[in-house]
Amino acid sequence: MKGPVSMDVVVIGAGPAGLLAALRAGDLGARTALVTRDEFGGMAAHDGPVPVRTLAQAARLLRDARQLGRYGISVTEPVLDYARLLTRVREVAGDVRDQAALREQIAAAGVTVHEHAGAARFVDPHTVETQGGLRFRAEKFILCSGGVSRRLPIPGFELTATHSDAWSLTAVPPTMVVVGGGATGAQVASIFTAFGTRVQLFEAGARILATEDEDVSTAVAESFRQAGMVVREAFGSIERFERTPGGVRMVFSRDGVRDSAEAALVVVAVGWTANTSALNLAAAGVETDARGFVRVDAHLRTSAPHIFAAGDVTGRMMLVPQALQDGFVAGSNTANTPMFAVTDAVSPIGSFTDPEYAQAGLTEAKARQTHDVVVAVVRFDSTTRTLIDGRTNGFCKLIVDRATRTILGCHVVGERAVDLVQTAAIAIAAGMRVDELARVPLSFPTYTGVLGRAAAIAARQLQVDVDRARLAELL
Ligand SMILES: Cc1cc2nc3c(=O)[nH]c(=O)nc-3n(C[C@H](O)[C@H](O)[C@H](O)COP(=O)(O)OP(=O)(O)OC[C@H]3O[C@@H](n4cnc5c(N)ncnc54)[C@H](O)[C@@H]3O)c2cc1C
Ligand SMILES: NC(=O)c1ccc[n+]([C@@H]2O[C@H](COP(=O)([O-])OP(=O)(O)OC[C@H]3O[C@@H](n4cnc5c(N)ncnc54)[C@H](O)[C@@H]3O)[C@@H](O)[C@H]2O)c1
Repeated sequence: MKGPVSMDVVVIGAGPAGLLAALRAGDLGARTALVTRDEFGGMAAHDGPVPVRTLAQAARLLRDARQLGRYGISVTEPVLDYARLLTRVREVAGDVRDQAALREQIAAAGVTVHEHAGAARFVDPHTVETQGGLRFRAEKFILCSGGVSRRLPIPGFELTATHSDAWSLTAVPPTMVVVGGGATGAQVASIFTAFGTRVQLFEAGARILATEDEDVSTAVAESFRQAGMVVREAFGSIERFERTPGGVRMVFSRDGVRDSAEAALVVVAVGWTANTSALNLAAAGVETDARGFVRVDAHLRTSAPHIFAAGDVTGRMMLVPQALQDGFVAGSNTANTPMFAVTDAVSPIGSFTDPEYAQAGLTEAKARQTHDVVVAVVRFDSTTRTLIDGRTNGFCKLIVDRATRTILGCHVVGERAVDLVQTAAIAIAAGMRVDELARVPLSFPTYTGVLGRAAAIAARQLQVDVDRARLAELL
């Protein structure tokens, strides 16, 4: 091990949070080192959204190819070559990495980047060393080590897989049990159903996608079932996993009744927990909360005043835009300037399942707890663009405060849901009234136009005279 390199700021982890944190600290003039176990980009680039969404794109292409006959185009039945798809996944991850403008900016800010450094761990509150033999002494640190898939203390758990194992499969498994109906589980289940796997999705709670609007959970579960997936909500609790000749059996029980499900592969996606096991946080005096995430205040300062944390490791909203924002805030706050606080800005969330789903703002149930609301719903089987594209499964729901006419929430299931919701998020962030949104002449025929139509319906319910509202409703 070499003697310690002296820095002002050391950032641990080069995912979105770490990249922004290092960039910001470097921009503010701190001698900054960015140290990461693996590659630049972190889980987001190599194991999360980028590769998973590439698989989702393949699933979408398969679906689109199967629809060609409806439009008079003859082709033979599409056949998936999974190995070639994985080559494409690696190609995309490489392209994203090569195009990453942040790498140049970080270099220009004078940050030294140590990739493949091995896991970093604290030796004392101001010193870290990495498995690769690097040693740093610094005034300040920013922890950006992300998260890991939560494990279940259940016999036979070692027989199960996580979404990451998709990258080492050589072929699409014939059958799959997915445990956990959150964002990750739903995405894995949806993608492999499209690839031809017979999938059973097991959710312990009353409904899949529990943080979405209830109508969204219902619609997505129904579409999954129509696609041939078995969706079991409130299925009970798992007793054990055991090996079978063809794969793995999951034994579970509900109300004292034992049952089991078998598959070639069992994928567990029951949540995300902080990746701190290698860091030796005790040596630095950094505390974690009851869920194991690094405890931070509004300035992203940990219990050790010279150490900050950003991104998934803090267990707040675990998404790329939030990780980037956290990184900016933590990087800024390492400088001795007035401290930035993290804010709860409106955060559009969505996923590339089939059908897609997305949300911005409050769910209907949450909005009703504190507001008198008007709700407008436009079904995708009643709008022009969705009819043209043959994408009639889904809806757009807009929730509006009756007194102020401001938009409280937007929930969408169906084609381009994730993109559609971005416009709603902008309207919510801008504090727009629903009649103002209804007056914007959105292009025709478009998916975002469906939002305009929902706004028009809500405006009419509020008895606001909006000419354009009437026009939009005609389409
Ligand atoms: C399957 C899946 C799909 C997702 N899809 C989306 C999506 O569509 N949109 C979205 O916004 N978000 C999505 N997310 C969430 C998103 O990926 C995370 O919120 C984001 O990556 C968090 O960024 P981060 O910088 O905090 O951590 P990460 O991206 O996890 O990066 C952490 C880095 O720290 C390194 N590290 C860990 N420990 C150490 C150590 N001891 N020493 C040195 N380095 C260390 C790791 O190797 C890694 O490089 C998805 C997540 C998953 C699992
Ligand atoms: N936007 C996206 O496309 C996307 C995709 C994947 C992940 N993510 C992010 O990553 C984070 C983690 O996602 P996730 O899906 O891993 O976790 P999650 O916490 O969102 O969902 C876990 C699900 O597993 C269920 N569960 C818990 N214990 C169970 C058990 N013993 N048996 C069966 N079900 C059980 C929970 O009720 C929940 O529905 C999310 O908060 C999200 O922000 C985002």
